Amino acid sequence: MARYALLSRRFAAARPSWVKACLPPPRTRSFATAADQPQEQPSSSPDRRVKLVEVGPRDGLQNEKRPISLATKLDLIDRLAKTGLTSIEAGSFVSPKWVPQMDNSSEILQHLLQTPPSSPHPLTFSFLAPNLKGLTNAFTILSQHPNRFASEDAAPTPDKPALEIAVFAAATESFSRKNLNCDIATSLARFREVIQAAKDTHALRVRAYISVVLGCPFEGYDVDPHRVAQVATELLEMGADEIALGDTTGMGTAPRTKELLNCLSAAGVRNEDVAMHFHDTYGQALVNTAVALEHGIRTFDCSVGGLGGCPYSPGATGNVATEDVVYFMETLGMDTGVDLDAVVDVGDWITKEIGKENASTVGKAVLGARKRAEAEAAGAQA
Ligand SMILES: CC(C)(COP(=O)([O-])OP(=O)([O-])OC[C@H]1O[C@@H](n2cnc3c(N)ncnc32)[C@H](O)[C@@H]1OP(=O)([O-])[O-])[C@@H](O)C(=O)NCCC(=O)NCCSC(=O)C[C@@](C)(O)CC(=O)[O-]
Repeated sequence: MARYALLSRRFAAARPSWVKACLPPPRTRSFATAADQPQEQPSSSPDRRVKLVEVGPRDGLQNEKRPISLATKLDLIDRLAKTGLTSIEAGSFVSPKWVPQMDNSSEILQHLLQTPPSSPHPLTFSFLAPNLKGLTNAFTILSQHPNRFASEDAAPTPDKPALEIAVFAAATESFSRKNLNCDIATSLARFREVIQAAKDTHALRVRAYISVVLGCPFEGYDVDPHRVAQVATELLEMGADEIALGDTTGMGTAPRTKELLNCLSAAGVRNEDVAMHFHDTYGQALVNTAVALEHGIRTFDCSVGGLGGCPYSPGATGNVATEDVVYFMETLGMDTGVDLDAVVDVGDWITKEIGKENASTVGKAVLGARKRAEAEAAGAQA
């Protein structure tokens, strides 16, 4: 927390020269260079390592109108945990009147603590909590299983997952009111309480989303990157461990992604504390991912089968598909640790299970190639 103490005050003082301050950050080694010279860098090289946060079970499903059974949600998490994904957003402690699909998040958390999915890797599960009421609901389950999860200062193990709480702010007042029924200042005051309680009571890591950073369904394209940086620095000062920048509407473009990230760097926000959360509504998610990667960001959210869409962002479609991000990263020589074939299978299964079109281009291509190979093999045998 001390790392970001008073950053927002210094940042506010520097505001008049803000535009001039948006200089590109010092370049670290680019992903393109790393891909060109694979023999020089082992696959575990920190520069090539990318963390994917799978948000399918929460962001992917929250907007589905038909009820999805608890069994299907748990099955989805279980299958995802076997693909090499290590960080999974599993539910949301919000008001069931607002988001009914997330109503069984307590049962999900309970199940994950009692029977963690078998995985070769230690897992982290994340749950949204917009206020103390949501956090208290999560704590009720945690206090029943005090030794079943790893806190912030202990490494998770395969049978003791780490837990993370996520708060979610907005970069525009209109979106904040639609999503949280309050203005940004009020939401930040609530998040301060949530972050403090999450850390003080159970030493939990906290992720903080900022929605509509590259376009708002109510205020349009021109979201002020300076405002995003201000909200980000406030959340970091409160003790948030990571800022997830949400392109909720998918309106982000490559130049504006670059501008936004330059603004955050100039405000003193470190790349290692930033995650990108792209939606693919306008087909720009992978382009924007490349821009963020080039900037030095190494954490990206994605959703299997391209599931998703925010209930309070009319017209926004799914998150960028996990399959597409894994494939894209592999073509760049980056290391996600995720088995593409396995995640394609999960995307195929969950989209059929809930009766949605598979929105992953890569998923569909891999499934098509498999079918053709099977038909050729059958033809050769006949
Ligand atoms: C924040 C509130 C609760 C305020 O909602 P409110 O109506 O202003 O709150 P309230 O304090 O007046 O309470 C109203 C009722 O809700 C209950 N309540 C109050 N809080 C909770 C809670 N935590 N859990 C369960 N129940 C709760 C409370 O007890 C009361 O119940 P009643 O007395 O009427 O029976 C509401 O606006 C809400 O739940 N909003 C959630 C919206 C949401 O989940 N949006 C989607 C997630 S964000 C997202 O998807 C974007 C992201 C993160 O993916 C990134 C991106 O793409 O941008």
